[in-house]
Amino acid sequence: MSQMMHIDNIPSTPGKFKMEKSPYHRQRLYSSLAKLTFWSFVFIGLIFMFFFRSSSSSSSQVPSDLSRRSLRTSSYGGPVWEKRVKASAKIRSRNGFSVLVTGAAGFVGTHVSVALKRRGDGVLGLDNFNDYYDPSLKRARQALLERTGVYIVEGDINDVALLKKLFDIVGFTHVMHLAAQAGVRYAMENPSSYVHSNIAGLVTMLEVCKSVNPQPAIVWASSSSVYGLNTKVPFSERDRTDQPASLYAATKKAGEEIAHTYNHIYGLSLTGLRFFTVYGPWGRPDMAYFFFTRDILKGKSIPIFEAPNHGTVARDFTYIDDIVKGCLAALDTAEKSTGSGGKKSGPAQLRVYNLGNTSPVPVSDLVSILERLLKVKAKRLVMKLPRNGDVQFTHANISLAQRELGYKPTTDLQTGLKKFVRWYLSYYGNGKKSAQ
Ligand SMILES: O=C(O)[C@H]1O[C@H](OP(=O)(O)OP(=O)(O)OC[C@H]2O[C@@H](n3ccc(=O)[nH]c3=O)[C@H](O)[C@@H]2O)[C@H](O)[C@@H](O)[C@@H]1O
Repeated sequence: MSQMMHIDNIPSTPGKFKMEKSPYHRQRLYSSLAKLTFWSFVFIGLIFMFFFRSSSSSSSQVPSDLSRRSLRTSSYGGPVWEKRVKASAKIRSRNGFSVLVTGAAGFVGTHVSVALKRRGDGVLGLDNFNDYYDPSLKRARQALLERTGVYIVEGDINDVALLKKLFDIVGFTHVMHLAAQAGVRYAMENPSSYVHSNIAGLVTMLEVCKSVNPQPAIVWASSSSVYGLNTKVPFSERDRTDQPASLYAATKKAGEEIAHTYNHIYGLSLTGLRFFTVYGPWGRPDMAYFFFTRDILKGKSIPIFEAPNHGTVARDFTYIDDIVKGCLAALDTAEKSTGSGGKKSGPAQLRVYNLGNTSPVPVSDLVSILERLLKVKAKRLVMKLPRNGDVQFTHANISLAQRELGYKPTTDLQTGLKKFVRWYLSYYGNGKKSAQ
């Protein structure tokens, strides 16, 4: 072999290599051919296995590297299941919508689903019930939705076959896409979960939406975090959003660019909503107001971040009911998508709105309000804002949403937290059962 590889034996023109025909060489040739055939089979076999595995996993399974955030594979189908899907998505009011709400067992998803259902729209939920935070809270929200007549299909937004099946059964007029990997700080612990849900999942959803007929209009959750290191306040939709401070923010910003592409090529009507630190009853236990409440009640110390030189860290906390009104207004004003069969027939609507409260509150004030409402003094542990994605402040300019959606937040932090605390105490009991 080494002889054959000698520089003199390399043909000048490929394919014109003349072999010697001695018996010795013939024998070597046969054994080489046998080896080549054997290894070719092994190689082809490996390729086949790879494709088989990746094609079966792309439709219904999820990557195994999503540590700490276990996902179930979905099981669906059958006439009983289809009947439930249809019943849930059935429109009950004149000119009502049929809306697929992804992330329906999530905080915003639950509230939006209830509001849509109550006004007579058909609503079908989709959620993968991952364990990023206590799944029993998601199950409790699911039970609440069931009582309202909303069925949640258990599955992942990356499951193309499931999404197609849902669109086969129901001609959704709208998709409220809220399924995402949320949380700013967790992005350093589990970056791939953000790529999986906020990038791959969004693309999968848009791929399916662009190919169904008629295409739905899509409203989806972006984030105030896209403003990143922007220092111009209040944040306006026209401000730069190219300096994200966390991978989470980067995936949401990427989502906005992806939305532009699908709008441009396929005529999908797309509206991104930049939510500003949404809080309220049935909220997310990974958010500060929620775990501060839990830890104040437990007598545990709470870390309060401050910026360099004792600078204030503040958020434009926005109450859930105001956000729900913004979401419904976005759906109501969404124009139809213009494409069919994967081609657009004209320009389609592409929008981005800030949904904030317009009044940033320092985190230390948030804690003072909680202390008053809980009647417990917090053990404050003031510490430097860690460099793990948090920005120092957020502040929304909402004039665009006000003008075009009629969006007008009406709940201040004090009032909203009062409602949250009332819910928290009734849900977890006063310290007896507590959030994880
Ligand atoms: O508005 C948004 O776009 C984002 O709002 C929240 O992100 P964040 O504002 O960071 O909300 P929290 O994690 O609840 O933090 C609220 C405030 O408390 C501060 N904080 C947080 C944690 C902590 O231990 N101590 C502390 O002082 C944070 O720096 C921040 O100023 C959500 O978690 C994101 O999913 C959402 O996209």
